[in-house]
Amino acid sequence: MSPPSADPPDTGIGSTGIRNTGASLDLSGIGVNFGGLVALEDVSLAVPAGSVVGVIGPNGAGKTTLFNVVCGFVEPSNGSITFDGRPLRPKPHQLARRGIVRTLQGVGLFRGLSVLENVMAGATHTSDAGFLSALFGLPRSDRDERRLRAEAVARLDELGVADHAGAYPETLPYAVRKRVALARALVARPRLLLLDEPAGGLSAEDIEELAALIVGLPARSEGACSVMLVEHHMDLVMQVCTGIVVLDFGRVIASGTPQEIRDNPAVAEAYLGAEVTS
Ligand SMILES: Nc1ncnc2c1ncn2[C@@H]1O[C@H](COP(=O)(O)OP(=O)(O)OP(=O)(O)O)[C@@H](O)[C@H]1O
Repeated sequence: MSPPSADPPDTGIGSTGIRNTGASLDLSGIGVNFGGLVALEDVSLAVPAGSVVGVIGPNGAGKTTLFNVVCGFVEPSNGSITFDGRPLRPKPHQLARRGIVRTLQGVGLFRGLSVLENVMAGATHTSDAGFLSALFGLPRSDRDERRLRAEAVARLDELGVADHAGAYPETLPYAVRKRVALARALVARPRLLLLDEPAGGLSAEDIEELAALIVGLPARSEGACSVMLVEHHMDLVMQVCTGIVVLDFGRVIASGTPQEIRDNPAVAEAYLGAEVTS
């Protein structure tokens, strides 16, 4: 019996096969309550196509909750989301198909799958037969699997970790695993990439390399994507972001360019202090 037909993935790839631009995201008046706790209140922000927007704020400010709203893990009580000019009611299992991909704090790779298999697993929504079918060698999966494999190798190569394709993640240094996780995100062909603390646990040198990579994401020839970045590492945020939104106690207290945020006394007072003003 044939598998049920699915809509083609909304990858944003034109007939040339080249992605033209990242997608825009607009949040308007987002509110989230957990019982009596107001986690987000009237949060509005824009991630223009081709931009890298940082969301910063002290612990508990609501950054993760905001990501969870965009991913559909948390349903807001108020507000609306627009993705690429169209209303979005995010559902976690449909996100990648819509072009939204999130990396996790830490690495979140599967144990027991090789690096290559982990990265291939990131692209199942672009596959006709699906990665599981490919794993089990089901009919009609060979061509798909070859394509997935080639894409995964290309992304590992782009991230400089193709030499580790056959290794198991748990045997690799943390910085390499972070790159593999990023390769897995990129193989999904995101048009909006949500990066959740990508610099966590990395050395200064690794962060420098990560910064160069993030800056290049909106102009990748293999597929441009806009970026929304939650990160505590202020040097990275200031270096890579075209715009920054500052949350405090679930509200937007400032937004602007890195320089504007650096010079904003309310931001310094709320949380950044000497880190930004130095
Ligand atoms: N599932 C939940 N149930 C109840 N309260 C929650 C839940 N998730 C988050 N919160 C609360 O909502 C507020 C915002 O939390 P959130 O994790 O979004 O902040 P954050 O800015 O990501 O913090 P951090 O920088 O420490 O990760 C906090 O007060 C937190 O305790």
